[in-house]
Amino acid sequence: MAIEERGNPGATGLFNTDANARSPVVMVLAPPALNDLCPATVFKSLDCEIRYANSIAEAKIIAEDDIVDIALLPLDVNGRSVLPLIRDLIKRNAEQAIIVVSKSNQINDAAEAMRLGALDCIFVPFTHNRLEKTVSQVLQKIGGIRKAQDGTIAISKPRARLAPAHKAGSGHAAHADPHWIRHGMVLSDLSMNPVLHALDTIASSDAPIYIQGETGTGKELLARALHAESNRSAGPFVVVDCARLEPDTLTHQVFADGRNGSKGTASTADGGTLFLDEIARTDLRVQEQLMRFLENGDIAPLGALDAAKVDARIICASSEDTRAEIKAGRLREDLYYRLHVVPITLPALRDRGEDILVIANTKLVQTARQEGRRFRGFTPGAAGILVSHPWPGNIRQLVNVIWNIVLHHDGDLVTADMLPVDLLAGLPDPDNSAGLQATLADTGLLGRPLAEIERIVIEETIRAQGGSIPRAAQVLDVSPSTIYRKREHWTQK
Ligand SMILES: Nc1ncnc2c1ncn2[C@@H]1O[C@H](COP(=O)(O)OP(=O)(O)OP(=O)(O)O)[C@@H](O)[C@H]1O
Repeated sequence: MAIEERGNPGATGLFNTDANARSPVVMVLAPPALNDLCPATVFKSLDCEIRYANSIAEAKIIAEDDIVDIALLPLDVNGRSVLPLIRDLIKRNAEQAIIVVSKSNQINDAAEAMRLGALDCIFVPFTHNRLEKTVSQVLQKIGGIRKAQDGTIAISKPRARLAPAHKAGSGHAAHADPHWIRHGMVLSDLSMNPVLHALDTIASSDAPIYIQGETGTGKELLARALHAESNRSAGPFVVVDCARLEPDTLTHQVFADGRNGSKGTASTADGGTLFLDEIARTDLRVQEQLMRFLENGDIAPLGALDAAKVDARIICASSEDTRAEIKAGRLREDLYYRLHVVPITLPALRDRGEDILVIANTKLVQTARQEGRRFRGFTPGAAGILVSHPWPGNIRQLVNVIWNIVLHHDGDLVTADMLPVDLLAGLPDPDNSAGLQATLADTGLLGRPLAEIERIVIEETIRAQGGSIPRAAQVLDVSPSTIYRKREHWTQK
């Protein structure tokens, strides 16, 4: 039967504002595979009470008998889908927060769970630290929503929880974005928390923002989202691509030109946002004028007496290594510090963990709908290749790969052989058993004891992932602790 552990009541500060204070109750549906990942210590450190359920039936009983604030649920238990349980729990108590635990090949079910009303999703393998952060964020969300509902505090822009399907009426919920998609940006990985934070807290300020990230990481999309969430959203969003303009043209095009009376692009951003892309590639004269503009909104030509003023918020982006540009004298240090009031760094796609598959799946479904195709997900083989690819062109490259697949193929799932050759180079096709057999025969693995093959495959995968056990574990769809355990066992032999 369910095990119960008690936390330290009242210390979270979210549920303890009155005399009837109680600790939040977390129910974990933890069949053996999840037990190690979700130890009681994690929940105790958040001062939660914990109830473990060993089966779907037990989870139902706990939810009926007790007040459960958060339910942490894997997407299947012994091959049985947990989606009906999620539907039941939300029907019974729409206030209960649900966190689903998904494997990388369960993206479709995870998306369905979010559509039903789950509040968050965490992908295996995950660390205790990550679990703690996810639960703590969900506690904050529900604490904030409850306080706002009680009228004790107002939360400016609570992230919308999707209406549960049974309340959604005509099925609009199916088309609404889950809370981890904002303005078309998928932000489900923890590495994107600073971006969510920026959207929630600083979008409405007029402080300049400096976005740094490799090409294709979504700098312009983020700049547009910050504009859309600002008080200037009704005003213009003006883009100046500094890398594409000749330095001479740039000075005249962006700022007022004393020679022909033109006011320059900056003036068209009046009342809105001016987005200067690849700022580190601008001529030093432009940078000087930009400094002046940032200091007093002045866009007059240098030396002119009449100052024309423009009221625009500045967002800059750069894919360069900013420090190196300053060192090389191509970027004014004072300008950098002036712009660096709010720096945001967008991680490369290869460092965005589960986001790779979430973005891939979201784009696949969208593109397939646009092009009249049926695709709704990836086979585990294809998903494994997507996760381990280094993506030098980041999200832009991923978007193009998906578009290409959708244009050339159709079906329910994208298989590994539909992926472009550069993604497949050097890899056996895991969805094609004949091809795989031929490749295995070449390696000499066929006919060797399974335990030996397992060791070779694990060690080779770790090597291919640059020595990273967590990444190798993700590719192999096991938890890092499994790999650590096996390696320890091998060294003891
Ligand atoms: N978080 C995201 N979720 C989904 N799609 C994204 C996300 N970020 C970017 N994209 C998509 O990736 C592509 C590239 O985005 P964007 O142009 O904003 O990148 P960038 O960093 O400004 O590129 P560059 O440095 O080359 O100008 C676009 O198609 C955009 O819609």
